[in-house]
Amino acid sequence: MSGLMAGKRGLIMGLANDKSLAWGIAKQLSAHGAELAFTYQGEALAKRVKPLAEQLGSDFTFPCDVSDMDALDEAFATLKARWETIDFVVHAIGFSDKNELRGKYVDTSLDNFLMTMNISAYSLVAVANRASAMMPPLKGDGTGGGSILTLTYYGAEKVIPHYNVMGVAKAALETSVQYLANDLGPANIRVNAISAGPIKTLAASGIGDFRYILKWNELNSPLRRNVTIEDVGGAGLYLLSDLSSGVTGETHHVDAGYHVVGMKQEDAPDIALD
Ligand SMILES: NC(=O)c1ccc[n+]([C@@H]2O[C@H](COP(=O)([O-])OP(=O)(O)OC[C@H]3O[C@@H](n4cnc5c(N)ncnc54)[C@H](O)[C@@H]3O)[C@@H](O)[C@H]2O)c1
Repeated sequence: MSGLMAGKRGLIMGLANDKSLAWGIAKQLSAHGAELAFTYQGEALAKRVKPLAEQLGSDFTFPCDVSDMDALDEAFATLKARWETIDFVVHAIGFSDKNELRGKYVDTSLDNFLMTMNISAYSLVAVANRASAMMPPLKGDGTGGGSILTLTYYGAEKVIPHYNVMGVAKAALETSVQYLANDLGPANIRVNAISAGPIKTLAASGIGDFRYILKWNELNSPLRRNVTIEDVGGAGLYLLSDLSSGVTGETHHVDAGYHVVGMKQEDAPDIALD
């Protein structure tokens, strides 16, 4: 493997298990020489996250619930106590009440709308605010700055059955990427999103008829397959490394090309909900 990320340190937020998109990205970063810290949402996840971090040579794990601003401050204080600076952050976090990830968007409750927007969209702003303060200042020779990456989904752009309020939150997240990129650009801090195709993870299992979405994408995407966390990891490595030094404010699709297709493929069979 290359030393593309050698000498770079960063924080991975949103690792739940070895199916997580964050795991696909973390593996690639580590293989290319990055040093990683990990947050986990609560103590229940610590027992899954710590052994995974160890596999990548990291003993630097600590809790962070992004809906709690004090917890976020504490997490970044923990990070800063050990590392003076960081070069990148991965924000792979989203949440909504699964009772509202089925049925109709028109039935969304105010409480769940606000919670979903808070955890799935605002948290990127809160993370970018604290992470950017820890990134090295831009120097005359062009060094300094950093890279921030979040994860989004096509349901922000087009209606996907059952994605509902999560689609609205992802639209806010993608627009936040643009505003954050503009605010932080003068400090050479880049902010980008990967719009990943559907992948079976813990979070995805909350979405109604997710198996149908998976099957539809497999049959109708240009590559005629679903993407893997390794596909997402490769794109994450690019966006977090200097290979993408001129790229910011971008939502980059890693979806086997699904977003360019306008209708069912001729060779795709009719499929039924099961
Ligand atoms: N799986 C897919 O099909 C898919 C597709 C496109 C985008 N995404 C996005 O990828 C990101 C990662 O999800 P995933 O699919 O890997 O599932 P996952 O369940 O492995 O990860 C979701 C993570 O969000 C964390 N989280 C939720 N609420 C939190 C809170 N209040 N504080 C801190 N952390 C919190 C969970 O602990 C978990 O680690 C999400 O933003 C998701 O919307 C997923």
